[in-house]
Amino acid sequence: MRISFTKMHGLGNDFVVIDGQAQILPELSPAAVRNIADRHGGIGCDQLILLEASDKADSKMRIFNADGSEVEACGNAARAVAVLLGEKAALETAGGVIALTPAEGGASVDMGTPRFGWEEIPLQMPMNTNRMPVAWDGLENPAAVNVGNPHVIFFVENVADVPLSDLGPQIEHDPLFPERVNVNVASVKDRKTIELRVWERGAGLTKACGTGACATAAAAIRRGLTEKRVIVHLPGGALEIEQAGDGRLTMTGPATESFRGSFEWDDFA
Ligand SMILES: N[C@@H](CCC[C@H](N)C(=O)O)C(=O)O
Repeated sequence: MRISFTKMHGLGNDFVVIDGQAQILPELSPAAVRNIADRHGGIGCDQLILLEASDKADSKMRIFNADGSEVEACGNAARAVAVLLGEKAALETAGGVIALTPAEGGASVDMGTPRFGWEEIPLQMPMNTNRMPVAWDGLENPAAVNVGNPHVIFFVENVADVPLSDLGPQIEHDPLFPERVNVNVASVKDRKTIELRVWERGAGLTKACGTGACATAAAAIRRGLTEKRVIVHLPGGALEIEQAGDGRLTMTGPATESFRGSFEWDDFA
């Protein structure tokens, strides 16, 4: 059985997007996702995105990390899906329904309202999520935010100095985070500008993370470090994040189709 896909990326965070409404697919096992996402022998991607029919919205986006885990939210993939759909749409995700508005070369996405309750992140125990009394090798007092998926954010002087490929996996798997966590290191450059690097849960270091940018902006605004409209610079490029008076976050940035292809299901199942 041949499966058609579209390879896309948002600021270098790349996806294999499979339209499950246009073709009949076998059930995707975690092993099949890992094989497809494998950069040596598979197609290669940070996340596999599966589009399905929705009874709540125009379409449903299921998100699988490269390690095979299915997760709730992906900001960059939401912009990629907006570009694919080509018109305003409501998109169901496991993290909630989000509104997509395609724009020249990308999209704006209403990412909903950030949640700060310790049990909403979730954390293993009650804690002040604005400044958590914890530390890992010099990284200390992070903030925690759920923007559909869980994030921890460390504000540091210089993001390039943080050994994120060592500390990221350690923090991602710390028992403090029962559902694991996306690990963000951020430096506030001025009241409108943040620099960010992200170790993604289930995918490792990526060139950009849309939900990471939203969570980091929400944490910076909550601490009074920035204005409510900020530009977040990631290794792959920049995103604009704006928080409205009702708390909702809008993310705006590019998304690009790389190529279309197909693969034999049995090669990866
Ligand atoms: N790349 C994403 C986030 C993908 C999911 C994340 N790794 C998780 O496990 O929650 C983005 O652009 O937001």
